[in-house]
Amino acid sequence: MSVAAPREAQQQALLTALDRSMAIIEFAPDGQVLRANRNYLDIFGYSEEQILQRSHGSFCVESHARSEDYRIFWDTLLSGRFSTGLYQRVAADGHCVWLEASYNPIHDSTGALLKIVKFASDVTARIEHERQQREYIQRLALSADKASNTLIMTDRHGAVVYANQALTQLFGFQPGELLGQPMEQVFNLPHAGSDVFERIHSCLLEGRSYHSEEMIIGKFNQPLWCSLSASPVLDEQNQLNHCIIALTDITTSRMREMLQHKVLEAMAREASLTDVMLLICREVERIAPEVIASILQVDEQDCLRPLASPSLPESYAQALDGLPIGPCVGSCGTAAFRNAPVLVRDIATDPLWSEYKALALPLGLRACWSTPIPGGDGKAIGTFAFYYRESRGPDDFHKRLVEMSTHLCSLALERESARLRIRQLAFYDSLTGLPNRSLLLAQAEQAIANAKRQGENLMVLFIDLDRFKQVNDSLGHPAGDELLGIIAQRLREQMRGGDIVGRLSGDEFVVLLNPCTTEQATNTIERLQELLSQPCRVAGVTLTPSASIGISQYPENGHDMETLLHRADLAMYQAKANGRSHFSFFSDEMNQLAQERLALETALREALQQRTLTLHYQPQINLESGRLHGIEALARWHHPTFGNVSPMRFIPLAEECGLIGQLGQWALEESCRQLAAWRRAGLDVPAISVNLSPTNFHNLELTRYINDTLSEHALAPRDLTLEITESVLLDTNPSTLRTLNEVHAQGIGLSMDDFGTGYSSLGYLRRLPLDELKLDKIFVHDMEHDETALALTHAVIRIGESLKMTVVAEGVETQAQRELLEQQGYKVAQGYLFSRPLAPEQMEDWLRRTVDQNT
Ligand SMILES: Nc1nc2c(ncn2[C@@H]2O[C@H](COP(=O)(O)O[C@H]3[C@@H](O)[C@H](n4cnc5c(=O)[nH]c(N)nc54)O[C@@H]3COP(=O)(O)O)[C@@H](O)[C@H]2O)c(=O)[nH]1
Repeated sequence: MSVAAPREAQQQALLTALDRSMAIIEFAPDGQVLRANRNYLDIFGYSEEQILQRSHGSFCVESHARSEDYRIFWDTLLSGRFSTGLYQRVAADGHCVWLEASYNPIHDSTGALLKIVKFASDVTARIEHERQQREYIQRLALSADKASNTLIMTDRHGAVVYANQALTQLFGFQPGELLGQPMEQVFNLPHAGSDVFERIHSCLLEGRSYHSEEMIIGKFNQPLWCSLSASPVLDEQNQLNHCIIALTDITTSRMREMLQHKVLEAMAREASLTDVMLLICREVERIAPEVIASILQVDEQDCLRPLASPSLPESYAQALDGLPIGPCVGSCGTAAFRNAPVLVRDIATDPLWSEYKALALPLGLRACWSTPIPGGDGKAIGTFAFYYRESRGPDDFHKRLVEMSTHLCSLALERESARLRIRQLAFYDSLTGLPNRSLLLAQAEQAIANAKRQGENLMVLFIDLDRFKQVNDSLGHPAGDELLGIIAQRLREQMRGGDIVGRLSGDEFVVLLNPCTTEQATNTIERLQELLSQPCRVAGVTLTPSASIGISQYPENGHDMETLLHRADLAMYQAKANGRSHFSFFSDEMNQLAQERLALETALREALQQRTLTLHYQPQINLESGRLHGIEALARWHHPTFGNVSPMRFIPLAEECGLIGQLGQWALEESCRQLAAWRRAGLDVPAISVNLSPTNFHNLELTRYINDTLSEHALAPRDLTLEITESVLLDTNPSTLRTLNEVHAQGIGLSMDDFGTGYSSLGYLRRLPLDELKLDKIFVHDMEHDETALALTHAVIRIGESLKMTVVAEGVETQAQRELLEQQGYKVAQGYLFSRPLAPEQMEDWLRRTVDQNT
């Protein structure tokens, strides 16, 4: 069409174009159809003739055509006003047709209404589609509203068409409030970047789902961590139609992830309490930047002790340190006191803060919400506080954060106190509270390292209480414990700054004098011994304790604590050997002796295991008849390296290293076996004497063991005599007397060896079930030249006679001694005069010779 075309031609062309693209129908003012174009006829399924007979109302839904609305609608048109909109009409076959249409009244030049021309587009398909979508959404809503998951649906442009109840509740919206809103206006995703919605949209347009975890700020600015999953709903043409977004609240798990994992991990790698608490505060402030976190501990005196508040100045924590909790001590002191959370919205005016607001306000702190941290017994062991810069209280998010944080704080504080308890148990002696061996060694090693750097001397004192065992045995173990407590306290009192004191075990204490010269050590030790030997009341009895002290010196005697301790121990033995309340410095000779002793101990152990000890036998002679009274078995040890080791040496050694029980049993077994063998060989041996140590009588099984041994060798109890020494009287073990009585009751002889040398009181002779006394050889040795010795030997035989005991004179070496003894009335004697102790075969020869002589 040329620009210059006449106006009528242009109009005609426009009408033709409209005619082609739109459905057009014309109505007379009374509604009668005047004309309809092809499009209209096609939409409604009428022929031209059919449609010309119809009126406007016949295209309408019948009820509508008869309605007031319809009348008004038509009257509006008749009044010349134009109408446009979405209209529902009925086609020839009765199906519903939706038209987007405009009704245009046409007037003539006089203004009279000529006709009404309607231009329409068939939107039935679209309306139907929209209806279906609505139905779909309604169906979805029916189930989605019941779902606990939060769901929201948008149209293809991102406007909300549906949000379920869970979603509106979670984010604080009213039902329906979100409909039609663009997503980006509904939700604020502060950490996601400004283009997040574009990214979601373009993903959906490509038909893909979008997943992420986002912090979403709800209607009331409350932050929530959500797992966001947006899925596209496509139409038949695979075009984006809707989008369904599922949001899952993962705030708790995310907090756990951010906070709990990190904190537990720190605890697992043994981070200090302060570091753990700092970590909690820092993480909490990272998660909720609007808060300032602070953790205080409540100590055993119910005072506040700052643990962590990384965003507050050090001076703030210092000002709170040591503040007693109470009913009006800010938020934290009050929360700990009440054992309940305390919220102060306005620090400036709240009476709880009246005394402390001057600390907080200059720092811009306006509000403070403090929650008690519960201990295992429910009591507050600390407080966890949020400070705010504005007057406010916690939101739901903060509450969750605090719940998790206080739990973690509890865990950390409990772990710390468990750690301290374990440390106490592991490193401190529970009876005295002194460091135990482990801690003592560790502290001492540190002191040695320092002394090395400084070029200083140290002294290690090994302190052993004298006769402590007797306190335990006579007054009972609680009394012994009490005495140890007193000694520990006295040692503590005596210590200077760098000194270390600890308890090794039993009645053994160690003091490390740090630093210390030999002269200082001597003074200190003398003072210490004086202090330790002060009388004290224990279990209602006044005791005068004393201690033997061995000393070793750093660096002369060793460069590590184990060596120094060992050497101080050796020196202590030396001190003990010198008598009660002595001290002794370690020397190289001592070390030499100790080495030898250790080697000997090992060899003795082996000898007992391999049964390489032997017994020699010495006859006891009846002086009247010259016949054999009995035989004493004496242990002998020949070692390939050490040669012949005297029983005077290896018997005490066996005592010290706990081998005496084994040795005693072996001697019993072997002597019974030998006696039986001699008897089987026709040799008349009336009885055998075996030496036992007091310790052997601690064994409650001893009587049974002896009986079994005797039975095994077909011997009678009277065939055996057990020789004990007077030291048995010093043995306070309750089993000793009991076993002695049992043995005696069996008919086994008991002989008191070395009589006259030891215990001063003879009263015990009545108490002990003795059959025999053995006059010690020292008296026999001296009786020829020493009147006193002679008087004593005389006295001993009288005692024996009066108590109806056999008295055996030991160590008779000369005929003169024998005669003197006989004159005094001694009936039995033993000594080199008759025979030295002999090996079994030699003893056998001796026995045979003697029998021959006597027959
Ligand atoms: N618990 C055990 N103690 C035992 C055992 N075997 C021995 N011993 C005790 O060891 C001490 C030393 O014994 P030993 O060196 O054997 O000395 C004995 C005799 O050899 C010695 N003796 C004997 N006659 C004379 C003598 O005329 N002159 C002299 N100078 N010495 C002599 O005397 C010791 C006798 O011992 P005892 O009668 O027991 O006193 C010693 O105390 C033994 O008891 C054992 O197996 N277990």
